[in-house]
Amino acid sequence: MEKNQIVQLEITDLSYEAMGVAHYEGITVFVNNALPGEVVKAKILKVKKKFAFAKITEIITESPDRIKVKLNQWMQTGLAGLAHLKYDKQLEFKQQQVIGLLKKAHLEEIKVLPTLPSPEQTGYRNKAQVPVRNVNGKLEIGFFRRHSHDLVPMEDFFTTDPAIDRTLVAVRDILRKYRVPAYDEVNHQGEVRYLEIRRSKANGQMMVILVCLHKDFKQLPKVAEEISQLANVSGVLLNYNPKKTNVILGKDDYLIWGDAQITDKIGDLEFKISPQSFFQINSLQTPRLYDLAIKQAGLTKDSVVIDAYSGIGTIGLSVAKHVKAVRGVEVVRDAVKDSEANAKLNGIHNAKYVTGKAEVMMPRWASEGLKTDVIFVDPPRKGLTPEFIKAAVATKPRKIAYISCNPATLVRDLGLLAEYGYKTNEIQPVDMFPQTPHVEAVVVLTK
Ligand SMILES: C[S@@+](CC[C@H](N)C(=O)[O-])C[C@H]1O[C@@H](n2cnc3c(N)ncnc32)[C@H](O)[C@@H]1O
Repeated sequence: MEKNQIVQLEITDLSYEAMGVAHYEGITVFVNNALPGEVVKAKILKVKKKFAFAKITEIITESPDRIKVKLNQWMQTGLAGLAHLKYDKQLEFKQQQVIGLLKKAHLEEIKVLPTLPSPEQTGYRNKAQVPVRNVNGKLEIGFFRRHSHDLVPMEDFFTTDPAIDRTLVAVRDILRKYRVPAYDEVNHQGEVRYLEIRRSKANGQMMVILVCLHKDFKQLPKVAEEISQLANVSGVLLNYNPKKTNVILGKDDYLIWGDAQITDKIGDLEFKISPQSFFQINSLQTPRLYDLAIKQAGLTKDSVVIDAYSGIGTIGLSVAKHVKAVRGVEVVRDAVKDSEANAKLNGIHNAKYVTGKAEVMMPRWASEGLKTDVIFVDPPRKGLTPEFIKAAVATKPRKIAYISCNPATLVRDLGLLAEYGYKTNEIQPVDMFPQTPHVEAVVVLTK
C-alpha cells in the first residue's frame, strides 16, 4: 500500500473518533466519514507500519444509516464528525463504545444502558470558540480542517445555538469593517485569534470575547461599541493571549463594555458564569445528567456531600436541597468565586466552596473530622489521578457518583476504584454532544 493509491475497502467498524475502519493486506485503514457496512473506493493519504488513513473517492455500497449532510465543511473540519449517521445510530454508537472499552478492560459484567438522547440534536451548544484567520486576503471565521490549521470559512456552525452563529457573523463583519487584522499564526502577528461567545439559554444574554494577541489595538473602542449594540449582547471582553500556542485562551480577561458574567439556569437554579469558568455546553440536557447522578446517589437529609472538581458549583448546588451539607473544591479561583455567589443567589446556605486541588482538600477535611457520605466527581477528560483516587477512598464515602466526558479514562478509573471495593452494576451514557463522537456518562459506585 502506498500514498495516493486508490483501494476498494469494506468498512467493518467505526473508530472512537467516528472514522470508518477497514482492513487491507493486514493493515488497518481509517477512512474519513465512512460507515460500517459500506463498500468504498478510497485514496490513501498516509501510511504507517500497521495502519493507514484514507478518504472516500466513491461510495459503491451506501449504508442505510447514512444521511446527507447539508454542508461539506462540517465533515471536512470534524466540527460534526457524526452528522452523516442517523441520530438513533449515533446513540447506539456511543453505547457500543462504552461496551467495547469495558470488554477490553475485562469489566464486561457492568451493564451499559441505552444512551439518553439529547432534547436538541442541533443548535444545542451554548458556547462557541471559533478561529479568526485571513483566507485569500479576507478576515474569516470558521473551523480548522481536520488535523491541520487551515481555516475552512463558515457561517453556520450547526451544533451551536443559531443566535450565537448570527452574532459570530455580525462580529466578523464589524472586524472587517474596521480592518482589524486577523491573527497570522506563522508570523505570530495580527490581532484577533479567536471569537468566543457564551449565551444564556434562560434569558438570551450573550458574552462576546475577542481573544487577541495584544492587550489593546487601535480600533478596539469602535469595534467594542458596535458589538455592544448587537441584539442581546450583555458584555464585551478582550482575552489577552500573547503566547505562541494552540491553547485558545490566555490567563487575563479585560472587560471593555457591560457585564463580565452572564446568568443561566439549570433546573430551577440560577448560575452566574465568568468568562473562564466551565459550564456544561448543552443547557437542556445538563439537568437530566445531574438528576441521574443525584437519584442514584441515595441522598438523605443527613448526607454530607463533596462536590470535587466543582466548577461554578452546579452539581453541589443542585444537590444542596436534598442534603445536610455540601463541600466543594475547584482549582480555578474565578469559578470558586462564581460558586459562592451562586449559592447566595439561590438562597443556599449549606454549601461551602474552596479554591484548591480536590486531592489535597479532601484529606484535609477528613482530618478535621468531616464524615462524607457521597463524593460527586466530574473531572476533565484525563479522568481521575491516582492521588485523587487515594484521597477519595481514604475519605470513606458510601458512594462515589462519577460524571465523565471521556469513557476511556472512566473505564480505567472504574478498574482502579474496584480494587478498593467501589463497584457498579451499570453505566448510563448521556448524549451531551449530538453529531459528534463525544460520549458523556454517569456511574454511581457503592462500597
Ligand atoms: C468537567 S469540569 C466540571 C465542572 C462542574 N462540576 C460542572 O459540571 O459544571 C471539571 C472541573 O475540574 C476542575 N479541576 C481540574 N483539576 C482539578 C483538581 N485537581 N481539583 C479540583 N478541580 C479540578 C476544572 O477547572 C473544571 O472546572
